[in-house]
Amino acid sequence: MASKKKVCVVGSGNWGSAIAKIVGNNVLAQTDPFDTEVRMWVFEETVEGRKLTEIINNDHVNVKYLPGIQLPKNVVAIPDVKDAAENADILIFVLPHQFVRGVCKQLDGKVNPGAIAVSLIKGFDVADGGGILLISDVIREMLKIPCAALMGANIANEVAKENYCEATIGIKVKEHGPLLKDLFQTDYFRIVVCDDETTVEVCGALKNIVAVGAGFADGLGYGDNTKAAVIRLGLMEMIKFCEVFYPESNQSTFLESCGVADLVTTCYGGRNRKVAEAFVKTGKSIEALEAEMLNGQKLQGPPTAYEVNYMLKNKKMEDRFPLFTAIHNICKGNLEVQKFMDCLKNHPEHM
Ligand SMILES: NC(=O)C1=CN([C@@H]2O[C@H](COP(=O)(O)OP(=O)(O)OC[C@H]3O[C@@H](n4cnc5c(N)ncnc54)[C@H](O)[C@@H]3O)[C@@H](O)[C@H]2O)C=CC1
Ligand SMILES: O=C(CO)COP(=O)(O)O
Repeated sequence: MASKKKVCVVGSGNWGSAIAKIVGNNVLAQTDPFDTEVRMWVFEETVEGRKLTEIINNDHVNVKYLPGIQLPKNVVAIPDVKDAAENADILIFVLPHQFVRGVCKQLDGKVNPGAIAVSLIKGFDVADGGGILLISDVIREMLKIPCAALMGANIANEVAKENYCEATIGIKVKEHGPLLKDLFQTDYFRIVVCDDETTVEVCGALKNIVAVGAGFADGLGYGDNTKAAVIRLGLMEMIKFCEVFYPESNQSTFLESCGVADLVTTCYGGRNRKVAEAFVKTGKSIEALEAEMLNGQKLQGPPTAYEVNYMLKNKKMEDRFPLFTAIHNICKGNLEVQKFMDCLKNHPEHM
């Protein structure tokens, strides 16, 4: 008999904990082919005098990043990422994208060579030579294992409460699709598998930039029509970005949960929107508000806007993506937020 598939969740923030709940319950319900223990790497910290790993393993709640949600008892918190990932067959990467390289470095040479990875991480990595890499590329290149992407309209707190939603798995190695679908799908978390992995991942990264723009519009006091315009213009730039930089991209992927649906939910209910609105209303920096409002959770929109701008600037293409460019410049304090409306009014889509 083939040995059971061991699963490791690399990350334990807001989404990491919500997905550990799903995966923990799913492996218990499918002991063929999955091992019943799910190891979850926890970046150790002390919360009210106790180690977070100890709290999770004794009380089965991640009190800091997903309070009020019971985790299955078979989800075991482990503070050393090498121990957590040892012998795993499926590695679920779910941590803020700025930490991926550091974590993969620790895992270099330590993962099972037959393992597969799936990235739930939204963002890019800046590459030498003025370009950007997908996060799945970083994982593939550093760990030398295949890597799929799971993205979708998935505000973690809502998923953790088991409110119905959808997600998209983009995967190049087709035969791994059914296994990953079995691992993630539940009756309230419905999965579509497609082979356009790149577009799935690019959508997940770019929509966080647009959500920052939606927050600016909210902070400036405009209503839902203006926000709909930000969403539409943002979507047009997302599509153009794929056409220019990922020409193999399939436009129908934008209609999956990873595309329009994630864009909409994040522009209404996400952390990027919330902090961007407060940025306008308080005049404080994004960094200060992130620390003040998110209790250790991390924003992905502003760093992703930087990463995209790094490439656009190098390729002298900033003016072809004026929304992405303005959002980056506002986050960095190089453009007054009031000028955001000029960007919308003069968008090349209307010329
Ligand atoms: N929260 C959400 O609703 C959703 C998040 N995502 C994506 O999932 C990814 C992970 O997000 P979350 O789980 O929400 O994380 P989070 O925003 O809750 O981030 C906090 C996590 O980062 C860890 N951390 C802090 N410093 C670190 C360091 N130096 N090295 C490594 N880890 C460190 C913390 O221990 C904690 O686990 C992101 O790319 C996000 O865009 C995707 C869908 C939904
Ligand atoms: O990616 C998300 C929902 O799918 C969460 O977005 P925020 O990071 O803006 O909360």
